[in-house]
Amino acid sequence: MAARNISRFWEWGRKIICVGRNYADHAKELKNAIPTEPVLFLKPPSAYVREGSPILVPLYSSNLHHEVELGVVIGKGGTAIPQSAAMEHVAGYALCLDMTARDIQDECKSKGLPWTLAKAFNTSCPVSDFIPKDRIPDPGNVKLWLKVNDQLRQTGCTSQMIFSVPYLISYISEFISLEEGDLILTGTPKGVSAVQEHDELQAGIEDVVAMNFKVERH
Ligand SMILES: CC(=O)CC(=O)C(=O)O
Ligand SMILES: [Mg+2]
Repeated sequence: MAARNISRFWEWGRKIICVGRNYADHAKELKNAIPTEPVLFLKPPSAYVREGSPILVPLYSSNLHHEVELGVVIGKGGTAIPQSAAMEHVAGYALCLDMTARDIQDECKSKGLPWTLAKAFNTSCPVSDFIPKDRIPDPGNVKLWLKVNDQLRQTGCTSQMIFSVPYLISYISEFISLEEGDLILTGTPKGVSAVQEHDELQAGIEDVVAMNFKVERH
């Protein structure tokens, strides 16, 4: 059997672990409390979508939001990884969108229900090409941006994150063992907003990667 290539991690069927409210400015814009511990949720591998295929608005949502995020690709699995060793488990990075059906999320929040249908639907995780680890020497200083139809909506730097990449790897792996090919979405900065059918999303990491996606309805 041919060896699997980590640079196509989205084909491996591994888990996507998402961190929410990791930027104080975004927590504030949605009137959420600033967390004292990471807020975690999951997306299935069927959430992945790559450039060339559209982001699909779920039939049940009329308020689909973009969230641009740094993704961390795990290269070596582990459980209860100490912070001091966390970066040894990173193979590289990807630029990611955590597409969110905000109306459904609000409804789930008000009923105390899980966010699954708001966060984990097909095409809810657009990803860029794999970014090898050496292209991002410091994951704590990565500048992210996102435009909708050429209008800048989100900018942020991972230096604003409440919980750093090594802290998140250590924290998550205490409860959920990490495996090679897993992806961690590290949360979004402020500026999230609604997208409509036919919109064009452009997003990037300054000097490293850029990607484009079209929004369509089912
Ligand atoms: C409120 C959220 O949707 C949390 C989230 O995903 C984030 O990135 O923050
Ligand atoms: Mg998010």
